[in-house]
Amino acid sequence: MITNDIEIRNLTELLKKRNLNTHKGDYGTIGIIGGSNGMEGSLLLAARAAIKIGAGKVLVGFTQNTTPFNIDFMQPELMLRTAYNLLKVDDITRIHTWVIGCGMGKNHQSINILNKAINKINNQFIVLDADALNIIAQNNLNLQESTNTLIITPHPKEAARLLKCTTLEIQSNRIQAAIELTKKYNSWTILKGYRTIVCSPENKILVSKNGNPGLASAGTGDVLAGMIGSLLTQSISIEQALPGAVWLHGAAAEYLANNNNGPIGMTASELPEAARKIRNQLCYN
Ligand SMILES: NC(=O)C1=CN([C@@H]2O[C@H](COP(=O)(O)OP(=O)(O)OC[C@H]3O[C@@H](n4cnc5c(N)ncnc54)[C@H](O)[C@@H]3O)[C@@H](O)[C@H]2O)[C@@H](O)CC1
Ligand SMILES: Nc1ncnc2c1ncn2[C@@H]1O[C@H](COP(=O)(O)OP(=O)(O)O)[C@@H](O)[C@H]1O
Repeated sequence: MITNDIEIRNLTELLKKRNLNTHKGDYGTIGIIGGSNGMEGSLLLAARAAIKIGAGKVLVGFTQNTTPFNIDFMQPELMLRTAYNLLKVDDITRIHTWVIGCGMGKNHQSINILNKAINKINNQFIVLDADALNIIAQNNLNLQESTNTLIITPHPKEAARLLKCTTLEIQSNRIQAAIELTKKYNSWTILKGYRTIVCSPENKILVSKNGNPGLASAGTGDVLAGMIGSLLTQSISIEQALPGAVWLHGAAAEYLANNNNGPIGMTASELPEAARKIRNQLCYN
């Protein structure tokens, strides 16, 4: 099996300057679903990352009956709805890319929302993360028939749930695990953890060489999910958007550590601004 490292010099689509005559519609609309009761933060982390990495518009859908708050005062650009609202016709047709699962919960309502999303969204990108993956594993949901381009982003324990094996078995052959997940779910796979793997449907394998243990803290995966969706919705090709998000995420962690904000005590909330700095430096310096 040939594997290659993720290297920024190969990700030229991320490094382009913006046209001067442009508008927010050129940078896509993303819908992010999750944030059940008590895990609202998870959804906000993904959504804030998506806007800071350059998405045109970000709609946020809580898996709750009503929105727990109507505005994110730290990021008032975000448009907060319930997941049910986002999946109604008015919103669903204007969203190009979806991220589903961050803090979504696994109760009856969350399962119902995931089923609705999978069945109603057509011919779009859907990033499935965290509890969306746990629901899929628990309920043996079959994604083979989906008209969407699916991207699954398990950490090793979620991968083990999906493949019905142990975390140790996943970790003992990560590349094989990524290939099996890709086949089982007819998806792209990002198998997270030290040396994250990106596996394409043709089993082309890319391995991350950056990042640091500062990323081993709550919510950093939510930030990655938001970044992946954000690059996809900006019309960066999937071949570049997935390794691009993984690279930027790792580079942001390195930037924070180099500036004495980690690795110890680094927080997920700090990553999007660091990633934004890095992308702009690469594009404009
Ligand atoms: N602020 C929030 O509201 C947060 C909510 N979160 C949500 O909480 C829910 C539960 O997710 P969790 O991931 O915490 O719980 P899980 O039980 O799915 O996974 C956590 C466990 O997975 C194993 N694991 C993870 N990465 C590993 C690695 N690289 N190598 C070996 N073992 C590894 C470890 O045993 C770890 O304790 C998800 O919906 C998630 O989105 C989390 O994202 C954290 C932040
Ligand atoms: N030691 C490490 N080195 C590099 N990356 C790491 C390390 N530990 C964690 N990460 C990265 O941090 C993120 C953690 O995601 P995840 O486990 O889903 O966290 P959460 O569910 O809390 O958001 C992943 O992108 C993973 O690859």
